[in-house]
Amino acid sequence: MAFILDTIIAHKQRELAVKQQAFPLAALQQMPAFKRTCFSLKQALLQPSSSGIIAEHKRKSPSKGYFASTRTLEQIVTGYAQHGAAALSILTDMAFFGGSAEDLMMARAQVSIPLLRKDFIIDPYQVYEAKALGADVILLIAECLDKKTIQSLSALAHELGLEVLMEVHSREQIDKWCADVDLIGINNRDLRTFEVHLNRSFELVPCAPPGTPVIAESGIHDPQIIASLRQSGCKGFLIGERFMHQPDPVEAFRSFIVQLQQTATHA
Ligand SMILES: O=P(O)(O)OC[C@@H](O)[C@@H](O)c1c[nH]c2ccccc12
Repeated sequence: MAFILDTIIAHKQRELAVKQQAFPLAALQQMPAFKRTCFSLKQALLQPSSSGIIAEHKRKSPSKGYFASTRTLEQIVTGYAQHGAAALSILTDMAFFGGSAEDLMMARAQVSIPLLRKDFIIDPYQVYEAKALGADVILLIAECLDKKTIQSLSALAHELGLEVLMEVHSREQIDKWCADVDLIGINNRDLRTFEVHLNRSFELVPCAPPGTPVIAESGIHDPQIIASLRQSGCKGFLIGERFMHQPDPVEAFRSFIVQLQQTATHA
């Protein structure tokens, strides 16, 4: 059986071919958000007062199916921002995560904090699209890109004023790809097997170049773990399911933040 990541990328290539025909690059460049000045996620995470939490809007996942939330995207993103999220991650992949370009546009219309476009970016078209939809940061996943593509997609992102979050799974990938990225994401979930190992963030954060904020991604359920991750050097914490699998993700987020503050006070 093919690994899910390979299936996702093959599907993305087909989807892109259709999209580029239907909505050419010139049309993206005409969209109002294309000209906006982006917010900096790097700067946001380096603020000492930042919660560091990047709360993710995710409708479903390949391993868990649809999440049960009864709230609308607008309610969720507004609530997350109001209760102290440092930034938001918006899944735009439709086939495997149930998101859409509209999700990102709707989020942009609601909040004034950095937005990460969470998708499987393999082509320059998607970088232009991220800017046109109102994103501030794009995700590049080391696991599914080669060196030349990473370099050219990063250069284009920077030209458009976007930041790049480089997602890695190993020390080798940090050494190879992360010398001059804006942000490093350590995914605790193996995108090939879906296994989650929180240890990965603890192990890899010391390998990151100094000055580049590191974000621990996936499988974070306990506010206590954030204090330890922070102590080991992580500046950001990307959290999706912990909130999205609750009927009311905003209330789940709010009480998580309260617990986080209590943990910090007692530390
Ligand atoms: O829902 P979780 O376990 O809190 O994880 C969020 C986020 O890290 C995860 O959705 C993710 C990390 N990297 C990705 C790449 C593509 C799709 C999804 C992801």
